[in-house]
Formats: sequence, C-alpha cells, structure tokens
Amino acid sequence: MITFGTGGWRAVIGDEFTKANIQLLAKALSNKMKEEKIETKGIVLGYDRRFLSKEAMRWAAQVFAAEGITAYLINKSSPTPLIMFYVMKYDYPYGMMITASHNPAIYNGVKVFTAGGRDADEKQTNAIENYAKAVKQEEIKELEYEEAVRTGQIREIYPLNEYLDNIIDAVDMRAIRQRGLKIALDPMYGVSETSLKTILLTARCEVDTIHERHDTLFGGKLPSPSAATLKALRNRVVERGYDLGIATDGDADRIGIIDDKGRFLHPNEILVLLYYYLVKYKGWRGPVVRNLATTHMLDKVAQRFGEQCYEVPVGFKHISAKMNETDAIIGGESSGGLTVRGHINGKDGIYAATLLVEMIAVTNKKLSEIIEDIEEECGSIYMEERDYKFTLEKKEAIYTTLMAEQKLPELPYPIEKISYKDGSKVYFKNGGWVICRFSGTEPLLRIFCEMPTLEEAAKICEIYETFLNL
Ligand SMILES: O=P(O)(O)OC[C@H]1O[C@H](O)[C@H](O)[C@@H](O)[C@@H]1O
Repeated sequence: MITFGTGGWRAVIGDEFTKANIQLLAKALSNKMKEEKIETKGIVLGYDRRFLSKEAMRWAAQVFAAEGITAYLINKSSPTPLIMFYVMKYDYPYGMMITASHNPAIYNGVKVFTAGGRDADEKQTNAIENYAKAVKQEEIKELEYEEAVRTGQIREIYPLNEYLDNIIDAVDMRAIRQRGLKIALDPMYGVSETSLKTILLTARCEVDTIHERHDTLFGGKLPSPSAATLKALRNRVVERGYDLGIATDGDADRIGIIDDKGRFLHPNEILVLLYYYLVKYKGWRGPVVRNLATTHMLDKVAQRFGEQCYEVPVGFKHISAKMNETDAIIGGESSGGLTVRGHINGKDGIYAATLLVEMIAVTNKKLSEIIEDIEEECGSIYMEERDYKFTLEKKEAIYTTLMAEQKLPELPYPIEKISYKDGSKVYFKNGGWVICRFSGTEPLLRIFCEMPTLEEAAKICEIYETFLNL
C-alpha cells in the first residue's frame, strides 16, 4: 500500500519500499497525468544517495517510458531542492524525488512535486493513492532502460549549474568574498557536498568537509542535523577555530548550523535570524509564515517591524501555499526547512546556508551577537521539544484523549485558545504555547512547548507526560 505522510511516501526498504510499489506509484501517476491530459509534458525524476535510490528512479522511469511519458532523469544523486527548482523553472507538471530525507537508513521513499516545484498537497497525494489502488498488477508495463534512452523516452540531464547559478545570483557573493570565512561542512553522507562546496569556494570561503563519502548507512547515525548528530562538526569548528559549521540532512532540504563557539543553532533560531536579517538589514517588507510547532519568536520579530506572522499546519506544502498567498518574505519550520521569497517553492538547505553566510559577511557580526540584538529588540521565549515512541494501543489511547475527547491536563497558566488544526495546541495568555501531535513521517508523538523560561516549558512537557502516561 502507498500512503503519503507529511513529507512524501516513506517505507522500510524490502518491506513496502519495493520495485513493485515504485512501479505501482509510477503507473498511478502516469494514469493521473493522462487523465489531466498533460502526459506530453513529461516528468522530472531525481534521486539521493540512499540504498536503491538510483535503481528506484530507473524503475519508475521505465514505467513512465512504457506509458509514453518522457522521463527526464537527473543522472547524478542530487539535492531535493534542485529537482524542485528544475520542475519550477521549466514548468513541468510533476517531479519525483527518490529519498527518505532524514529518516533512518533502512527507509527510502518518494517525494512528489507538482506545478511550480511544490510539495504535492493532500488533495494531490490522496488522488495518487486512489489511482494506485485502482491499478491492476498486469497493467504495469516497463520499457527496457537502454532502449528507452535510445528512443528518447528516457532523457538523462544534469542541471546542477543552473541551480547553483540561481543561488549565486540571489546572494551577495561580493560581501562573502571580502570576508574570507572559514567554514566546516557536514553533508551527513548526503547530497549537498558538491553544491554547497562549489558555492562557498566561488565565494572564496575556505571549506573543510567531513562525512562526504558515499555511505548508505549514514555512518550509523540519523542524517538529520541536531545537536546530537553534529558532534563531529562541532568539534571540527571549535578545534580549528572556524567561523561556522554547516550541515544538511540526507537530501539537503534541511539545514543545521554550528556557530563559531560550537553551539548548535536550532532551526527556529536560524529562521528568526534570517527573517530579522532580511527585514532589518536588507530592508525587505512583508510577513513570515511558520507552522504551528515553530517558534513564536517569529511573531515577535514580525510585530516589532509592523509585519504579520501566519501559522499553518506542519508540512512545507502549507508553508509555501501561505507564502504565495501573503507574499511572505520567508517561511519555515522548526524541523529545519525554509525558503525565501523569489526562490523555490520548497525548502532548500543549500540556499538557506548560503544566505546565512551572506548574513555573517554583511553584518560583520557573530551569530550569537545578532541573536542578542534580536532578544534585546523583540524579547525572548524558550522552547522545549520532546519525542516519544509508542505502541499501537498507546497511540489510539493518546489520540482518543487528545483529539477525540479533546481533553487537557490541569495547566498552571491561563489559556487564551485551543486549536485542533494539527494535533492539540494550547495558547497561553502569557504568549507561551504547547502542542502535542503525531509525526507524519516517523512513528513518534511530538510535544513542543514555548514559554517565557525554559524551566516553565519543561514543566509543561512533564505535565503532559504524566497526563498521557508517556
Ligand atoms: O513532524 P513531522 O510530521 O514528522 O514532520 C516534520 C517534517 O517532515 C518533512 O520533512 C516535511 O517535509 C516537513 O514539512 C515537516 O516539517
């Protein structure tokens, strides 16, 4: 069965991530494209460095080719944002990326992009799931790969330069060049190395890369930037006195940053820094968009500059849709993805990292100094974030309590409002908030709480732990 979650379809390799399911998905999408009468426009396919990613892309392409849909294959492992960029730039109706992003190594999956290089929304993914259900096994045909290449049904492309030039043109390369920054890079065995290194070297930065070899086990770690997974990057930055450490997740749509003091910057801080930078230093005007599990510091910064902050459910498709609607400057999520007005309609770790480097160069300040400036100008609020594993029965019990019966624990702060848009979120009158929601990408319950002090945020998480028996 093919079921899409927050960030595409993900499954354990050999369990549901199989050749049969990949080809079923390709056939389902082919049927959808034919129904929409756009099959002559072709489809763009890309892949990351995971086990079976390249093979899966080819299996899918063979089905599209058999359906008479030209498959444009990006023939080297590439960042997800590159595929989104290409779909957007050349007006393709669909794109497909073989990746399970930041999931553990035993997973793989597929992200589907629609017109404009956007993450397919629920309506689209539900439709694909339904098309898949209707496909009969014997209807799935494939063309032999070499034959399809020979006849032009499969076309291999590699548009890396176009993608890089787009970023290089959008940032102040001159400012970066003048600073001669020393940067440590950790692609986490994923796909960002070539692109980020090329951009940074073009901007005359000194670049020292770790974890660049191809390792489908990701060095035994999760290819997801966090304080725990970036210890080696942190040590490299501190020991060698670098200005910055940059990491990206497995498919390079998310970013992780280590500052000059070796401190891991939470994606929330990165978002706040960049919004503040674009408004204050670059004079951009406009709102910001965040999901409901992302810091309300963004609201404070927006308010300070007379702008608005919009809240949407978790999932970048919601962020980009709202950005479009409100012409927002920047949109992002606490899970580490962001994009900026004028760039692609999806998250891009490579672009975000380059913009951050520009910010350091232009402001001539350390990240910690800019954070201090922001807190002084806009106030502060602190987040506690916790994840919990559960059994199936436990999941049902939690769901019943929180969502069906809409119960809350005894909370020691006056409540302003409650939302059930995505999980259960309580907004306190003091500006704090807490959300409990099930992840759409991993079998986890997530609790996020932001309060005037970290102690208060931790206390609320503990109240929920007791309440839900976690
Ligand atoms: O909290 P989750 O449902 O696991 O989602 C966390 C993240 O997963 C994926 O990376 C999606 O692309 C993001 O939009 C989302 O924020």
